Amino acid sequence: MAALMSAAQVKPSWFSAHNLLRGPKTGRASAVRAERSGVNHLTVASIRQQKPSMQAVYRRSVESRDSIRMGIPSKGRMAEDTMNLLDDCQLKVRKINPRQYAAEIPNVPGMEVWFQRATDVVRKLLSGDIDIGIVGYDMLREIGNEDDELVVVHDALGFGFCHLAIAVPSSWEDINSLPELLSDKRWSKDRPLRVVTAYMNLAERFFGDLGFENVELFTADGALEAAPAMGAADCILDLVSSGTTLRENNLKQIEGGRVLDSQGVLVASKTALLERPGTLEIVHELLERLEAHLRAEGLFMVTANVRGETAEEIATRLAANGGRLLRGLQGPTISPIFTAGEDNLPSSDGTFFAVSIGVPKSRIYEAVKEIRKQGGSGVLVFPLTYVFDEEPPRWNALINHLGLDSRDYQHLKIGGGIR
Ligand SMILES: Nc1ncnc2c1ncn2[C@@H]1O[C@H](COP(=O)(O)OP(=O)(O)OP(=O)(O)O)[C@@H](O)[C@H]1O
Ligand SMILES: O=P(O)(O)OC[C@H]1O[C@H](OP(=O)(O)OP(=O)(O)O)[C@H](O)[C@@H]1O
Ligand SMILES: [Mg+2]
Repeated sequence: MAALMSAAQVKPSWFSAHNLLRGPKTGRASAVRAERSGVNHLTVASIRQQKPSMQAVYRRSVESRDSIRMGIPSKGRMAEDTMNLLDDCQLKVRKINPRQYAAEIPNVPGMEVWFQRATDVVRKLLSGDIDIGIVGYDMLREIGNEDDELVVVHDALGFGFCHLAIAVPSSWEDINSLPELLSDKRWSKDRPLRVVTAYMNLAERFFGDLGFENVELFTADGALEAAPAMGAADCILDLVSSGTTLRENNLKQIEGGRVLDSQGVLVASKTALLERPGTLEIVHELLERLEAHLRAEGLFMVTANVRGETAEEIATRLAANGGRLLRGLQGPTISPIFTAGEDNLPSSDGTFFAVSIGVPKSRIYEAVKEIRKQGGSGVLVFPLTYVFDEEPPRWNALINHLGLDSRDYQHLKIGGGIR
């Protein structure tokens, strides 16, 4: 306790301390217990160290409202990308008033959209105030803290890429890996490694899993990168994307110090999925649109006229020379080209065929060159809006996770619900 008190006292007010040596679980539990019993003798540090996920979350009964609610980030870097993604899926959010927190998606009747801070999206999923949410995976893991009420429906929405990593001063030339950091002789019970982070739950798990005890965690709300230079911490655990902020603050990442990879995810409340009529159906539609859009986003549609003897002969030739690249989704679509004959009626002389293939955007020029080599001409390249395939694998995974079978979903209609 003495270590905790002194650490908290010497730090600026935006720090709070959490020493793993004390046994974090005991500390937190006693703080929560004390709060419930109305005992008010806790130190500032121990009150601050309570994490939202540990605070009593009042879960509302699912019967208390009819509408389905989705929470999306109201501000910060996830907000615009979320709106753009929904837009791209023809799920434009209509805000009646820019200052209002509630909105709707006209294409999804029966669902309200609520603008929330990223942390609150997770908290409100846990409390039952919203049913579906879009948030960074980092936030989901930190605030959700592995609560099985939170079900990840789509784990790769393709924006908000970043990772949570340990960063140490660049001047520490001998420390370039996690083992080197942890085995440094400087750290002891009396002088633990001081790590500042906004991700206390994830930090606790990370160091706990490593069995590393000579560590003291501090939390702060922003500008963590300044803490080592100020002497307030030895290293930081924070989000990294381009790495610019670290570089500009003379910090570096170390091998093995990458704690979590993150991007935007679609999450739903398990209770809502199973009990709130219509939720599963809406999630299915969102998932289908997202999957179809995200698949299409990586592809161009290519059509070309290719000379050949038969459709089969062209297919064999393309497969032999273009391999996977010219195979398309399931295989190329090849059809005869009909031109106007002498009698002005369409006829095929069997020499030209139209080939249509979905090609990864990154390899488009390679594909065009190969098609040309195979006698292709008139190569047209189109953007793709959606690729709807069979039931998305993520849907099947969700149904399995919920312990349902596909028939349960077939019978689900808004207003029906799963019983
Ligand atoms: N540098 C970054 N690059 C890419 N994605 C990031 C980056 N920083 C954060 N994110 C992602 O965006 C989410 C929201 O972060 P953002 O900084 O926009 O808001 P916030 O930190 O929650 O709010 P604020 O900092 O304004 O209080 C994070 O949870 C993470 O998933
Ligand atoms: O690797 P980079 O591309 O430089 O990005 C990393 C920075 O981005 C985030 O901060 P943010 O800009 O969200 O500011 P905040 O600390 O106020 O949230 C994060 O906390 C880092 O400081
Ligand atoms: Mg931020």
